[in-house]
Parts: sequence; C-alpha cells; structure tokens
Amino acid sequence: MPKILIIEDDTSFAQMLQKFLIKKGYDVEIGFTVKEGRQKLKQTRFDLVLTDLRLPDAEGIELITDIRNKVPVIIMTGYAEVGSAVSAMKKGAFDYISKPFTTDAVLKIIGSALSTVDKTGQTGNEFIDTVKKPEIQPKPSIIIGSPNLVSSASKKLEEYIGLVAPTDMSVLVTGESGTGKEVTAKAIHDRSKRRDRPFIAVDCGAIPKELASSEFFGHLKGSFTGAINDKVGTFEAANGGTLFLDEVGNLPYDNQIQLLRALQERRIRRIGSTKEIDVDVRILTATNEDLKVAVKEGRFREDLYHRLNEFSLQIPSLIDRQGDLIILVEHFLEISNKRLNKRITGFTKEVWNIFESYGWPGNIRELQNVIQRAVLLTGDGEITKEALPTEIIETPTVNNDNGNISKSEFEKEQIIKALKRTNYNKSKAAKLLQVTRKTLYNRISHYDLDV
Ligand SMILES: Nc1ncnc2c1ncn2[C@@H]1O[C@H](COP(=O)(O)OP(=O)(O)OP(=O)(O)O)[C@@H](O)[C@H]1O
Repeated sequence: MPKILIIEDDTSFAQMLQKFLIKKGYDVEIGFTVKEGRQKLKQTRFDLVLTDLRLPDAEGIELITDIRNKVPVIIMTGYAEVGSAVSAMKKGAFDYISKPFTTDAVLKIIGSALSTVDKTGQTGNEFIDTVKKPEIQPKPSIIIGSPNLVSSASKKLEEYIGLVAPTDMSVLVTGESGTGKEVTAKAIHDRSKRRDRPFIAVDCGAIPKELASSEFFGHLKGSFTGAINDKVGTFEAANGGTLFLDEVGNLPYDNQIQLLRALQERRIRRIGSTKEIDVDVRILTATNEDLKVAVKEGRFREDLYHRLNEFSLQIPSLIDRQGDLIILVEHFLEISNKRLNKRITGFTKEVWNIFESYGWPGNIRELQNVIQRAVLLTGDGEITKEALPTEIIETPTVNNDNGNISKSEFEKEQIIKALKRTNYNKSKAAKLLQVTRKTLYNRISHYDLDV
C-alpha cells in the first residue's frame, strides 16, 4: 500500500484529503508544519509527499530540496501562488495542483507521480529539465476556480468569459436566480483591462422610479426635495471601470430612455447641474427574466435591449452542471468550516446521494446555504442527513408504470412540486423526478394539469 505524507496547516482540509485517500487504498499520514513533515520523513519511508506551499514555519518548497530524487513531491497551491508553484517545479517538485481540486484530479496526479518511482526508489525527477513546465493558468474568473469545474456547460461558460472579458462589449448575463450572474459579471471585470478601476453593482429592482436618475447620474444639493447633499451617481462612480446593472428588466420604462441616452452619448449631467461629465463605463447587465418577452410585451425598450446585449452569456442552472457538484460542495464545505471555525470532514454517502438527486431550484446560492447550515448544525465528523433541511430530503418521485389509484394523489403532488421547483421547466422537472420527458408529459396530461 503506497504511503503518502500530506503536509498542510489547514487541518480540516488535510483530514478530508487523508480520509478520501485512505478510502482509495493509500496509507496516509499528516504533518501540519514543515518541521513535523521533516520528522515524519526521517521516521518513515513515504512514497509520495503532498505539501501545501505556505506553511506556518516555512515554505513547503524547502522540503523539495531535502527530499528530491528520493520521494516525488506534489505542491498544493492556491491560484495566487501559481508562480511559486512553477519555481517549485524547477526545484524538482513532480507537479503542482491548484486548490480547490477535484478528487479525480488529485487521484490522477498521485497516480502519475507514483508511476515515476522506479524499483530503486528513485523518482524520475533527476531529469527535471525534461519535466513539462505547466502553463501559467489565468486568474480564475469564477471564485471557486472554474478551470476545476468539469461540466461541459461550465467549460463553455469559462471559454466565453475568457473571450469577451478583454473586449469592451456590453454583456447581458442571463440565468436563474442564484446561478452566479453577479459572480460572472465580476469575473468579466476582473479579467478586463478595467480591472484596476471600480466595479459598481446596482440592483435596478431596488431603485424607486423617481430616484433612478439621481442614482445613475447623481445630483446637486437642493436640486429636489430630499437632495440634502451633493451625490455622485453610479455612472460617475464607475468611470473608467464597469457598471453592473442587476435585474435590469425591472428598470422602469421611463428610466430606460435616460440610461440609453447616457450610454450613447457617453456623457452625463448631475440633476441640478449644467456641467456635462464624460464617462467611460463598460456596462454589464443581468436578468433572470426573458428580456425578449419583455420587449415583445412593451415593458422593455428594444433599442436598449440591443445596446445591452452586444454579447449574451447564459449561466447554466445547477441541475445542468451536475458534474461540478462535488467541487462546489467541497468548496463550500471549506469556506463554511473556516467561517464557522469548524472541522467538518465531509458528508455521508446518503447525503451525497441526496445532493445528487435534488433539483437545486435555488442553484448555487441554495447549495451554499444548505452546506453552511449543515456545517453549523454538525458537531464534528461527517455531515449526515439529519443536518439537511427537510425539503431537500423529500425528493419527489414518480412511478414509471401506470401507477394505481391510491398512489395517484401523491404522484400528482410530486409532479407539481417538481415543476414548481424547476420554474416549470419540464426537462428539469423530468430529470428531478428521474423519468423521461415523455413520461412526464404523459403524466401531466393524465392528471390534466394546467402547466
Ligand atoms: N462559480 C461559483 N463559485 C462559487 N460561488 C458561487 C459561484 N456562483 C455563484 N456563487 C455563489 O452563489 C451565490 C449567488 O451568486 P450570484 O449572486 O452571483 O447569483 P445571481 O445569479 O446573480 O443571483 P440573483 O439572480 O438572485 O441575483 C453567491 O453567494 C455566490 O458567491
């Protein structure tokens, strides 16, 4: 059984990784500091070392100099430290892996590191110049490090963000509530040449109609009742940077024309002032309603819609990026542990099954909340089903057969529940109910449901 030494000061992360690797058949020990690591390396013969880069007493890189050519070393690193990870490779580390990582990714890298250990116990690292140098990865656009997200929907999103971010195009971000529209807008800003200038987010749904122009363009003291001080509007505040208009569909019709004018003229005037101010602002917007429908119904100006929608990005619902679930769950567990000062190690198999079969109508936000709540309710060890809210445990189910009379009311209720949870999206509801779309349609017509 290969012996692995993990050197990591984040105890809960180290324990989680240890547990996982033990399950996968490795013999794993943990050291929390470089000193402890060195001691363990003196006492025991390890086949592989997985070390964090920054440890409380020294840099993990120091160990490489001690043990290179004896044991392969894999560096675990945060994104900001990729540069240091590359120097660690030059010093002889076998490879590096960016945190947070998927379980698959860590198993793969461990497998290839162990396969380089020859029968004499020497690693392939003597010829370090031939080790392929990793490409410096771009700063992750989405908090948790989208290069680690594995679903094809996330990969496509990542690709589009990478393409549109460096341009000055207006981007309309659409998606259900909680999918990460604001996070995406921020990622676009962070990857643009405006990244060192302000990113100002405005919730258009929260601005009263009468105050919208003052909010966007600012005002001078005394220019209207209630204007007790001069106010800088969001356009001026975001000058040189990015203005993110959330829930743009809620912007009152009268204010839409003012917004369009400011965008076309690239110039604004504070209310009560005659001075025109040039503004250079990139506009990103988000909505969870279909703006094309709003345009058709006359609630949203078509000219503004086209001005805002030079490029559109559709953020997938969580149910359509199931492949990312593990990495998102692990990410939120780590964050919640830190925030609540806990050391929860993971989730029982039953909890994983529930996570995988639930529909997540509130998307990533709901997942984050469920995990945070569960971490709070759990003393230590693994999170069990009891720490989950009841609505996520009671996953609706539908019979594939014709059902019988006694079951029908229950089944009808479950179908309605699933449709509500998925915002009446039949494909998602069918997935949630674990039946085909055809079966769902049959059941809907069988029960004569008006959906
Ligand atoms: N890729 C991601 N990685 C980590 N956290 C994420 C990610 N996407 C979303 N979140 C988290 O989920 C929550 C919701 O994200 P965000 O506010 O961006 O969603 P939204 O689509 O704008 O929601 P709403 O439409 O309700 O405003 C936030 O707490 C955010 O940190």
